[in-house]
Amino acid sequence: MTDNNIYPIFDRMLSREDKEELLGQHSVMIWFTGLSGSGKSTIAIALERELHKRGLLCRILDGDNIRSGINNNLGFTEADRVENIRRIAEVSKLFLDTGIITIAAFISPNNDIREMAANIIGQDDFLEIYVSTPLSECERRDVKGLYAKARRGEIKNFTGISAPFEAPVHPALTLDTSVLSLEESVNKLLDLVLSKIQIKK
Ligand SMILES: Nc1ncnc2c1ncn2[C@@H]1O[C@H](COP(=O)(O)OS(=O)(=O)O)[C@@H](OP(=O)(O)O)[C@H]1O
Ligand SMILES: Nc1ncnc2c1ncn2[C@@H]1O[C@H](COP(=O)(O)OP(=O)(O)O)[C@@H](O)[C@H]1O
Repeated sequence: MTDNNIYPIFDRMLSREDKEELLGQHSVMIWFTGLSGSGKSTIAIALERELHKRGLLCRILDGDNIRSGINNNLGFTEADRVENIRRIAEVSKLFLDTGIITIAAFISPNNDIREMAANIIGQDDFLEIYVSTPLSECERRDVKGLYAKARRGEIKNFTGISAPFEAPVHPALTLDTSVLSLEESVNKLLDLVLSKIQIKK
C-alpha cells in the first residue's frame, strides 16, 4: 500500500510460522458471539485455562476490558460497534501473527460485523462459536443488572431488547449454556481446537 506513503516491512520480519515453531503450536482465532450473559466470557476463561494446562499459549480479548482500554471512546451505536469489532479484529491479527491462540468474547451482533472480522483475520483461521443461550435465560441471569435497566429504558440500543442480534449462519460450533454445563461446552471446544493447533513435526 503506497498511495498514502506507507510501506509495511512485513517481508523483513520473522514470520508467523517462525513464531509458531518457537511455541510448538499453530495459532487460531476462536471468536465467540452471543447475547450479553450468554456465557461467552465464562467459557473463554475456562477454555484458556484448559489450553494453558496443555502448554498452549493463549490470549483472551474480552468486551468490558477492551471497552475500558483501547476502545474507551466507543459506545453502542451501529457505527461504534463496527469500529469496536474492526479494532478488535486488527489486534487479534497481531496476536495470531505472534503464534498465539486468540480468544475473543464480544457480542458482535450481526453477520456483516463478523464477516468483517473474519476477513481481517483470515477466513481459514476464524472459528466462529455461537453461544446460543436464549434471551429469556440471559435475562433471567442478568449478571450485571443491564437487562433490567434496558427494560426500564435506562440503556438505549441494548442487544436483544432494543437492538438486534442476528444468529450466525454456519458457526463452527453452537453452545447453548441453558442446556450444556460449562465442562461440556469446554470439552466440545477442546475437540475442535486441539485438532487445529497441533504442529506436525
Ligand atoms: N447497549 C448495550 N448493548 C449491549 N451490551 C452493552 C450495552 N451497554 C453496555 N453493554 C455491555 O457491553 C458489553 C458488550 O460489549 P461488546 O463490545 O461485546 O459489544 S459489541 O460486540 O460491540 O456489540 C456487554 O457485556 P457482555 O455481557 O460481556 O456481553 C454489556 O455488559
Ligand atoms: N452452563 C453454563 N455455561 C456458562 N456460563 C453459565 C452456565 N450456567 C450459568 N452460567 C452463568 O452465566 C453467566 C454468563 O455470564 P458471562 O460469561 O459474563 O456472559 P457473556 O460474556 O456472554 O456476557 C455467568 O454468571 C455464569 O456463571
